[in-house]
Amino acid sequence: MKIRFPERGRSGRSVVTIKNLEFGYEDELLVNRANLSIERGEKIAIIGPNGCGKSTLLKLIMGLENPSGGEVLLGEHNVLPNYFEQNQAEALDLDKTVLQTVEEVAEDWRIDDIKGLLGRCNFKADMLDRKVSLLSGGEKARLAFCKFMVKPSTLLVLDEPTNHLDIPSKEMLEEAIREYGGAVITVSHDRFFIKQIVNRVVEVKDGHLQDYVGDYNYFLEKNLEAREKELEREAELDEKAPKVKAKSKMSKAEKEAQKKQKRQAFQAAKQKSKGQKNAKRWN
Ligand SMILES: Nc1ncnc2c1ncn2[C@@H]1O[C@H](COP(=O)(O)OP(=O)(O)OP(=O)(O)O)[C@@H](O)[C@H]1O
Repeated sequence: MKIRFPERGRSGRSVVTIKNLEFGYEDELLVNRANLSIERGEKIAIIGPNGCGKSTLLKLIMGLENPSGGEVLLGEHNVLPNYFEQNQAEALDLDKTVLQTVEEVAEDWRIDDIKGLLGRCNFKADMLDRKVSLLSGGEKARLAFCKFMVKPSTLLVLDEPTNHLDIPSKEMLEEAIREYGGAVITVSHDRFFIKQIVNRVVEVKDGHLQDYVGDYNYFLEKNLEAREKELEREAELDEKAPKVKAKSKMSKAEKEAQKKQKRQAFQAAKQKSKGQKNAKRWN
């Protein structure tokens, strides 16, 4: 059974327009005269360091925070957002059962398909009539995710959707997003997830929105700092990964030499990219 996000027709081409947007909590300016236009079919990752304002930007798009300057406009024709908040599970009605929770949002779903979706998310038949109040934290998170999956929309706004999901559910989400014809805006720390689904990356940096019209690899190609961090992350993961003796026949010296080679290759790429940048500057 293939799970798809139900689409309610097609939105117009223009989905979200952000114009000279300004917003901050207390003294801290999180968004500083930011501009961005999002069109139907675009799948965008919003990335940036912790606390830079990614979730806040989603709230501004959803009209849950009011800008102190500028504006966020949803397109005029048939833009129907479906928003997955980080604390979605906390908003579930504790008195409903598992099945009722999903059923009440799913407009065009047959009951067997709803049960199929719940089954894919690990809710066995004997859990369908269980009250939400009796579910564990993880179960509530998965149920909130199912509720989100069935709601009709033409725009998905996702805040860390893969948190608490197991691998099969993540794969189901990735596939459903790939098949979705509307626009998708997601905040996620899950690099693998982002790599699978996005065709545009927007980096929140010092309150501005830096736009990369390409997938995550394109973003890494263009952004030296991000590429450097990615290499560091990969190196850290390599270090943490359990060492399999039979495979690791390299001596310590050989490993050091390999690391040095990687560093040199990276420095060479950095120089090349600087050269290209400067060449552009002189043109
Ligand atoms: N309701 C609020 N009142 C005051 N400050 C807030 C509020 N919500 C968020 N903040 C602060 O605003 C900043 C940006 O928060 P936000 O959640 O948008 O960041 P983020 O980029 O999504 O972070 P993370 O990657 O850690 O989830 C943080 O410093 C946060 O503490």
